[in-house]
Amino acid sequence: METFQLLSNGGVKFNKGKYKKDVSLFTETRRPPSTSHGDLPTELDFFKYARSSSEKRKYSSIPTQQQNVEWKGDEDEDDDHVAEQSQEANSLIAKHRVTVKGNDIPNPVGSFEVLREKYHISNQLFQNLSKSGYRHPTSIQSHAVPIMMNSRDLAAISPTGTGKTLSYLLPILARLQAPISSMKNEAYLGVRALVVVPTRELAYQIYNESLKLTQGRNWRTIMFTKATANTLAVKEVRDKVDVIISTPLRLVASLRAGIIDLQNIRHLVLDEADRLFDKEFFSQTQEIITYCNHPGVQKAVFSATLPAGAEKIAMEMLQDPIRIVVGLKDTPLPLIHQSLTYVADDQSKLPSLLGHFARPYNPPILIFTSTQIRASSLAEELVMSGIPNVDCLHAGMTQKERDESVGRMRQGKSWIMVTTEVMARGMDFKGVREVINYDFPTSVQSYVHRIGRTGRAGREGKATTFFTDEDAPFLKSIANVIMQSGQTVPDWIIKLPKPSKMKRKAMGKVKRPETVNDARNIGRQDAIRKRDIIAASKRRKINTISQAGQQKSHKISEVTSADGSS
Ligand SMILES: Nc1ncnc2c1ncn2[C@@H]1O[C@H](COP(=O)(O)OP(=O)(O)OP(=O)(O)O)[C@@H](O)[C@H]1O
Repeated sequence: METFQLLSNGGVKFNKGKYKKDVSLFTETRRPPSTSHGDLPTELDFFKYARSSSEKRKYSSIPTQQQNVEWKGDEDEDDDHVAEQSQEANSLIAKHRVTVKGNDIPNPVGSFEVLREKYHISNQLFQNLSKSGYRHPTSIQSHAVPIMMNSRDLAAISPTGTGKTLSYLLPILARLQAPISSMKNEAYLGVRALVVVPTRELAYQIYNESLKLTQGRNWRTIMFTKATANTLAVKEVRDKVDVIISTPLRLVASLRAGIIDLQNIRHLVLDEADRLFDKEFFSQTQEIITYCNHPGVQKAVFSATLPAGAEKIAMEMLQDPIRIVVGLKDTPLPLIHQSLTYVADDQSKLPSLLGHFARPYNPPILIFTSTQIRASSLAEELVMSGIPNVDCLHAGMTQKERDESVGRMRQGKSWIMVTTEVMARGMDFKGVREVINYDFPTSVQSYVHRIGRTGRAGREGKATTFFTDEDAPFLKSIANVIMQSGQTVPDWIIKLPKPSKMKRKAMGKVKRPETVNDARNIGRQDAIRKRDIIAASKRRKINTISQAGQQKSHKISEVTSADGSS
């Protein structure tokens, strides 16, 4: 039986009757005969342009709906080529659900070839795109790359797994033109581009992506770590670096220590921007922005989610920005089949999960828990239950352990990865088939990012969220997200009252047992109690013996003193 059905007992079911019209868009009869990807409405298929041009033509017969477009193109350009270009631009926008706002918005492009011609992208970079398997831009790339090539500040919101990384790496490298090592001009000395992300794992992933794009030339991209920070303390070394990818904490420490400067940064990207603007990182992010004080610095923020508060902060830091939203804001891709599973209480989760693994399942699977201890404890339980290839990753592990864990996942050695919020954002393990929220997510954004680890690069995925009685007050918020992405939830969930702002803030902060299997704790507690009882009884015995000894010697001394001897 399908895992989806198993886990959605009492949870979400896709009502095919009610959504007959939408379902018809996904059925074989509507699909062009030889297309393997024809199962999405065009405006929701953000990878459409990342496929071959022949397939592209086949798609054009599929009707589009829900166009939500604000288009302010380069209206004053008038040559034939541009007219054609604008037509293509308009059709690109119309085919995808894209909202673009701002002044003088550059036209989007439908192919990397057009990008190369229009913006003189180097042959090397172009070849590296193709070597990496990138033949056609995704929706966000079609729109964001021209905007960034035109030196404009940008706020880009596009669903998880739709290629945001390339949307900024490509224009950054194209605009830097050549590695600093091959430039004569002193004015260019010093790091010229900076990408800031919330986790080290993500920084490393982006670093690897940039290595793919910079192959064949002497570009120096640095992943900022303790070791590289020390090397960069030497000015001559620092002057030869083109791009830095870093987490905020490490960078701020070096900035404060005066061992790095960002005065020459021309391109600053905040990826997972809403996370960088939240409490934990906000002051460090602001400090970094302040240090990037080159008058011509271009700033861009990217994320799959940008709640109103974070968006306000972003818009204030950007100059005359353009804002793009691909799809619906804060909404997962319809490629991810979502379900909610009622599990009553925390103790019922483990049996439910083990029941899931007792039937055929599709690895790799990512399981999210709320704390590091619970992640370790769940991984331990799964191993002890005989589930093969279980792995664990959380921020409490050493960096070496974390790196090895990510490595095993990339090599396909891990089938089930138990983790925490640290893996929720940006991590791109292409083949993840399923995400299980063992512990309820802490916010709508956390939900969107967690489940976005599956259904990437145009693939389908499955996401299951366990909820207990204690999570019920927050269910409505997640149900809304599920409905927004075109799937259904049971009526009783829809009828739940909308949680207040205060309540939403408390989401996911439910007090949970420290470990996932209380039974084991009870065992442990009993053992500890038994050990304490035995120890106490031993102490009592020893005390009694020593007291008896003392009394005996007291009597003897009384006797001896009565005798007058010592
Ligand atoms: N033009 C393209 N053609 C084919 N594949 C692409 C293209 N652009 C990106 N990809 C692939 O899509 C996957 C997702 O890309 P990426 O990690 O940049 O997504 P994202 O939008 O940043 O996701 P998230 O919001 O989770 O960070 C990657 O495996 C990447 O290699």
